[in-house]
Amino acid sequence: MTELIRMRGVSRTLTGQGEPRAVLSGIDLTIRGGQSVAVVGRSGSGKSTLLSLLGLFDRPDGGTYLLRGKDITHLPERRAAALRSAGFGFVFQRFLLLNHLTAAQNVAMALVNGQGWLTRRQRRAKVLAALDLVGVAHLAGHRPPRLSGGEQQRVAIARALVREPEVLLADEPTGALDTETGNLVVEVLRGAARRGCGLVLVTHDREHADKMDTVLELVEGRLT
Ligand SMILES: Nc1ncnc2c1ncn2[C@@H]1O[C@H](COP(=O)(O)OP(=O)(O)OP(=O)(O)O)[C@@H](O)[C@H]1O
Repeated sequence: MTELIRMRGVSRTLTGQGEPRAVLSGIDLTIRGGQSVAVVGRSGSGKSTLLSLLGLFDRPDGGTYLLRGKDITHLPERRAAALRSAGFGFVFQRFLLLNHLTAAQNVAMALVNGQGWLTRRQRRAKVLAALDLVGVAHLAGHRPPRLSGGEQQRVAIARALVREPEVLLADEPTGALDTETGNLVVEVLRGAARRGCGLVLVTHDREHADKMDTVLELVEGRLT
């Protein structure tokens, strides 16, 4: 499997109102295409901070971050934004769908920026294919308020997958769902990894974590 992500010795210190705090230190992480990785850890252990670094929403203070062998540790924001939308898909606990748009229109929103060369027909085909991958193509014309939580999250995953990202980053995607629906969503995410995505799943749910290829635990900012 191709190596997608390699972090070595990554650290991040955050300064809020109080003293600077070393939130992450000595993070070594390798993720390959098709590999699913769960990140677990107590509240405050640094999971979201790690996802922010992986998704280029934030930069490390120390160490290196390579994507496909290219050093992106200190990428300027303009290039980071381009890479974020081309290479990464994001799924959050809150589905963040627009209620006045249909499921298909919500997914199509992800194709608006940077993919302007697509014809309407191509765009439609991509949207339906993404909805189909997560098993909700039949709901393409429905607006989010008419969908269940699990269906909404699957639309949100379709939105993350429609650009065919190399890496899918999911932050507590089952946090707002009941167990059965959560299991379904985890299966959908695993499916994305099986098709070649690198998947990072941050979760509090040990059962969901154990379904991934690799489980990493963050303890006080260090991976074990
Ligand atoms: N700007 C900041 N300045 C100082 N400390 C911060 C700042 N932002 C976050 N922190 C601290 O960094 C630690 C890690 O936060 P992070 O959100 O990454 O944890 P987490 O493992 O995702 O937690 P949770 O499971 O509750 O979401 C927490 O103790 C948090 O209070």
